[in-house]
Amino acid sequence: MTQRRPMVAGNWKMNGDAKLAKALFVEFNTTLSGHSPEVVLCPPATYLESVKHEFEQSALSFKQSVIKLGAQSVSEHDVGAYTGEISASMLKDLGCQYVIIGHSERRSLYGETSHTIAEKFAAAKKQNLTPILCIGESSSEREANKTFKVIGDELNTIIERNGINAFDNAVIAYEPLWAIGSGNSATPEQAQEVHAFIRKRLLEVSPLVGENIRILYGGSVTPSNAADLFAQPDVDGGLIGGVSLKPTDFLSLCTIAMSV
Ligand SMILES: O=C[C@H](O)COP(=O)(O)O
Repeated sequence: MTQRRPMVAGNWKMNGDAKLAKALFVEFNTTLSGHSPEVVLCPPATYLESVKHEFEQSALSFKQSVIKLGAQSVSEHDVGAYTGEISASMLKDLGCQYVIIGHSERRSLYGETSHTIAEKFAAAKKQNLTPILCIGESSSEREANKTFKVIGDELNTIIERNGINAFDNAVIAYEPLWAIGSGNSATPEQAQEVHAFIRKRLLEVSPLVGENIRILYGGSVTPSNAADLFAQPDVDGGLIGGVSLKPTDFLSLCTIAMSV
């Protein structure tokens, strides 16, 4: 069986500042060892440079292979009159290697549709940015037993637009909407059930992609519940919101990801 390297990605959302970037790297320098998950930091676009600066100043000799920079969103367009938008090539210029796509807050608050998300996925791939594709069901969809239908449809939209090979090296984050920022995480069993479904769906189309793709869990992950979630066979780490703003706790999650 493939050994997938665990990943812990921190999505600051519209929080944090340059001081947080500094505090995180103080913690990384003292805590992270060569035995580490892949860590992706996704600050607001205005702090990408600050994080990059701290990263470059860091004493971590293995930092190049461990800590990566990610953005929270990207334009589906390459260039042009799109006020307020940031293109994939601009993110590349800033040193990003990852970009979160399809976060439920982008879908619900900013009207991003499945079609837009598939186009953003394409734009990221075109610039060799690795998409972290967020998918997940609402509480009403779960109650109506539509979880697998919603997840399946979200995957299909990407596959139809981009082909299965676009998932090569991509990352998927399963984030049930009801668990995000609620303090009410999915149980390890609920997470595993959906992660296994996602992997099976991809395995059916491409065994290689299905076996290798990392599927993160996101939604109220804390140092108290992470071990049980990350220990599930199809959970390859986490996409972390609130706790990514707390350096000590975030680093605990990185340690837990390697110890399960
Ligand atoms: O992108 C991160 C997720 O939305 C999870 O956020 P949370 O850890 O604050 O629940």
